[in-house]
Amino acid sequence: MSVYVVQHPLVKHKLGLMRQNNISTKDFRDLASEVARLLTYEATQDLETETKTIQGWAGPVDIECIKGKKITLVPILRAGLGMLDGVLDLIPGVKVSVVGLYRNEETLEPVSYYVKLASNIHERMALILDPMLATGGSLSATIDYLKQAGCTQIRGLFLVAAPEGIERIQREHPDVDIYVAGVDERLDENGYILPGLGDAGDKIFGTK
Ligand SMILES: O=P(O)(O)OC[C@H]1O[C@H](OP(=O)(O)OP(=O)(O)O)[C@H](O)[C@@H]1O
Ligand SMILES: O=c1cc[nH]c(=O)[nH]1
Ligand SMILES: [Mg+2]
Repeated sequence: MSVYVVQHPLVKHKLGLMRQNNISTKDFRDLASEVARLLTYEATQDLETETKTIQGWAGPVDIECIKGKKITLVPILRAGLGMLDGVLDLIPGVKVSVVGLYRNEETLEPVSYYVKLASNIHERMALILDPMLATGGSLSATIDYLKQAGCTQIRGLFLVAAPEGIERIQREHPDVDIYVAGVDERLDENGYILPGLGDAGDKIFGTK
């Protein structure tokens, strides 16, 4: 498993802005989308291309096109929806699968309430979207669903991850790669990432 901590100054700057206490719902949403877009750029840089010849303004020209790689995005509901638009900006034609999970606040175990995966998932690369990788329980459960359905190529895109969650995924799913804007210090006693972003779902949806 590889963990790519994106080092681009724009990513660092935008993630820093997201940490501001009392940030507005609009600003948090906008920044989540923008960072998701930049993570997508990193997470897709090894997609294969093929050469095609088209008619250009001065005659035939060879161009490089993405080589028919099938992708499905997998936002983990709810908070993962806050990254979806940003990712779709760059790869608009892809199928979207959704996995609905929430964390039980006492046990921190994920509770599943909805799963709808794209067809032919065994042919697709899955890009899981979630702003937060905390204990890793939600991500691990999502990867289990994808693998049970036959998916073999899985990557995860996160705004912030805790070392505890990364270690869990390295242990349970060593074949899955992680792209993250920042790896923070640790989890607090309630399973929240420190310094983190707080409750990302509440900030994206404007709930409390
Ligand atoms: O790594 P974990 O310990 O599993 O925690 C991370 C999960 O917690 C948050 O979702 P939450 O349960 O708050 O649901 P929501 O998106 O509906 O707010 C977050 O968006 C992740 O899905
Ligand atoms: O820090 C955290 C941990 C889980 N879920 C969140 O939204 N934030
Ligand atoms: Mg939440």
